[in-house]
Amino acid sequence: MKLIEVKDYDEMSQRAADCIIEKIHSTKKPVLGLATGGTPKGLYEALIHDHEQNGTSYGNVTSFNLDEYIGLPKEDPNSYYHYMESNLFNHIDIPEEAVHLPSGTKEDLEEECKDYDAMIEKTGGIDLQLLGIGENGHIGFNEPGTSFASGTHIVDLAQSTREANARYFDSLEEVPKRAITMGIATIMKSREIVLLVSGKAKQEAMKRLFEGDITEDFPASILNQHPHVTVIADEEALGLVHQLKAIGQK
Ligand SMILES: O=P(O)(O)OC[C@H]1O[C@](O)(CO)[C@@H](O)[C@@H]1O
Repeated sequence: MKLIEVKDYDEMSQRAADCIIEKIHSTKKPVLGLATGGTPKGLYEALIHDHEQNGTSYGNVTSFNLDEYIGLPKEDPNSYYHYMESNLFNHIDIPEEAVHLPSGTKEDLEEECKDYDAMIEKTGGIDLQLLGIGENGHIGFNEPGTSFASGTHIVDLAQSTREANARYFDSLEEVPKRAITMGIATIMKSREIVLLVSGKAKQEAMKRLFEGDITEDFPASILNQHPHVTVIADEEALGLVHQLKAIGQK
C-alpha cells in the first residue's frame, strides 16, 4: 500500500480529487466506485469546484456506489442515492443512466445482489474504487467477520455502525438495521483503490491496517493484498501509526 500523509481533511480531499480527475483524463471510459459517509464530502466538493472551474467532464464516466440501506427509497433524505445526488451527481454532467447504486427496496434483494455484480462485470470492472473506513475496519458495509470471498450481499449492520451513523437520522431507532453492500471480493477486483482516512477516531483502525495482519475480523486488512492501493490519511488519523514507527526506530 502506498501512503500519502497529509496535514488535514482539506488536503486529503484535494489529493483524492486530484487522483480522480487524473483517472478521468487518462481513461477513455472511466468506471468509478464511489463511497458515502462523512469522509468523501470534501472530495466531492473539490470535484464540483473543478468541474465548474476547469470543465472536467463526467460525460464518459460510469459510477457504482458501494452500498445502500435496506428499506430506504431513493427519495429518502438518508438514502445513499439521495446523498450522492445532493453531494455530487446534481452538480456535474454525469449521465443519469451511468450512475448505479444497489437498490435497498427491490422485492428480491438476493437477485439485486447478483445483478449488481453482473452489471459491474459487464461494464468491464471498476478502474478506481474510493473507500472510507469504519472505526471497526469496515469497508463499504462489510462488517467484521465478513468473508473475504463475498460478492455483493445483504448485511446486518453492527450496532456500533448504526450508532456512528445515527448522527444523520433523527434517532438511533430510525437507522436501518440492514444494508446491501458490494462484497470484499467485489471491492478487491477494482483495478485501483483509494482509501481516505481523516480524524482521531480512525487512529486505531489505521494502526491495525498498517500492522498488516490479514484477518476477516478487520475487513480493511485485506487491502494489504491488493496490488494498487493508495491510502490518503491525515495527521490525526496517523497519530498511532507515527507512534508505532517512532518506537520501531528506537
Ligand atoms: O466517512 P465516515 O462517516 O467516517 O464513515 C466511514 C464508513 O462508514 C460508512 O459510512 C458506513 O457506515 C461507509 O460508507 C464509510 O466508508
